[in-house]
Amino acid sequence: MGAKAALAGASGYAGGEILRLLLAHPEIEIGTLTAGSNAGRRLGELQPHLLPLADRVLVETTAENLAGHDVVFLALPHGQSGALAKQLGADVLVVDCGADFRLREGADWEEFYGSPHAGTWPYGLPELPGGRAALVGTRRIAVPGCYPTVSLLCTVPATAADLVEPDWVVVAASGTSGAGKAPKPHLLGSEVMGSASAYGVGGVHRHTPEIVQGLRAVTDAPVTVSFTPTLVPMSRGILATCTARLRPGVTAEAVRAAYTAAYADEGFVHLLAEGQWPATAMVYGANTAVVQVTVDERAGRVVVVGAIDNLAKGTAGGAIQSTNIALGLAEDLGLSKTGVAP
Ligand SMILES: NC(=O)C1=CN([C@@H]2O[C@H](COP(=O)(O)OP(=O)(O)OC[C@H]3O[C@@H](n4cnc5c(N)ncnc54)[C@H](OP(=O)(O)O)[C@@H]3O)[C@@H](O)[C@H]2O)C=CC1
Ligand SMILES: CC(=O)N[C@@H](CCC(=O)OP(=O)(O)O)C(=O)O
Repeated sequence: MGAKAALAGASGYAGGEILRLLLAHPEIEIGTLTAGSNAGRRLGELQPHLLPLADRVLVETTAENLAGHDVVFLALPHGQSGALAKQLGADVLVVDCGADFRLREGADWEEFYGSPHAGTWPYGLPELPGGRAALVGTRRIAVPGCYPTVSLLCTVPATAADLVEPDWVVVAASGTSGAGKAPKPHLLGSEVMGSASAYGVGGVHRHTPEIVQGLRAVTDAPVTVSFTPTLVPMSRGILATCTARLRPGVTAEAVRAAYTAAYADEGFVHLLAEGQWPATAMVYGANTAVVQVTVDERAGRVVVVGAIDNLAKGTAGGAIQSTNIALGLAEDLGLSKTGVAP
């Protein structure tokens, strides 16, 4: 084993998925596991699917308990990582699954999260232009949000190639695990089963500035994003539909060529064969994003659809992929490219 990792937030959904993936990782050993209200309990009571770790006891989330590891994964609610991260050594690789260090503009953070900005770390989406280079050797990684992961994978190629007006409409459906494990009335089975609902409508969802930030990095034109999340009755998965107006004279062939070029060498982003459309079931449990693109000639718009597993490529898988790059390991260690079906 090359590196030893601690995990803060081991009782949650993102933490549970990090542990599931680390159990199959040949170069990372699982060290201390921490929680909040569940500190003191056996992991087997909280994450019963993680049988090899069932007798591990969760400890309190403190910098002292997380010390002595090569890697520290933080899978805590927003706003909980900032102060803790500052107490961790500069030589330790700290990988934050929360939002605290994703945004470059302090004003964006304050507007959408309503607290002081903790700072900005390298963004853990290797498939973005320059994304991989930013992660090599880093000791701090901000793991992207689940919606921004799939939205940026869908929108960046056409934007970077200047094929569209960078004024995107993104509507994305998420399963309920995206909202975390803490009980909330709107996530009760009786509220969610048999119903799909919109929320965070009208440009107020906190992932809007994160998507805009990713697009601004690839174009000098002014960027706008109208993002609408929806909640659908499934546990995992996000299906994002992204559309933008084509620039005059741009052909469907040019659009497809841009996506083919962007992802031809990417192991975890798969441009589907023409005519085949993404479904969340294709990527259940896999660190893969599936993408399809076409041109709606009558509307003069490009339509890009992408699917990810929010807990895999959308959080834990993406975190481990970026960790592998930072540690100089093969990028795909511990990660699956194939989904579970049916
Ligand atoms: N779920 C998803 O699809 C995605 C999640 N993320 C991000 O990952 C992070 C974790 O999300 P998720 O796993 O879904 O959330 P959960 O609610 O499932 O888990 C939260 C974890 O944080 C712990 N915790 C909560 N409050 C405190 C505290 N005050 N001090 C110490 N520990 C605390 C909880 O411990 P306890 O159980 O003991 O209370 C639990 O282990 C969030 O920032 C989220 O935004 C990112 C992308 C996707
Ligand atoms: C369904 C659902 O509620 N999803 C969450 C997104 C969770 C996520 O991945 O993003 P963060 O890491 O930024 O929390 C939401 O809309 O707030």
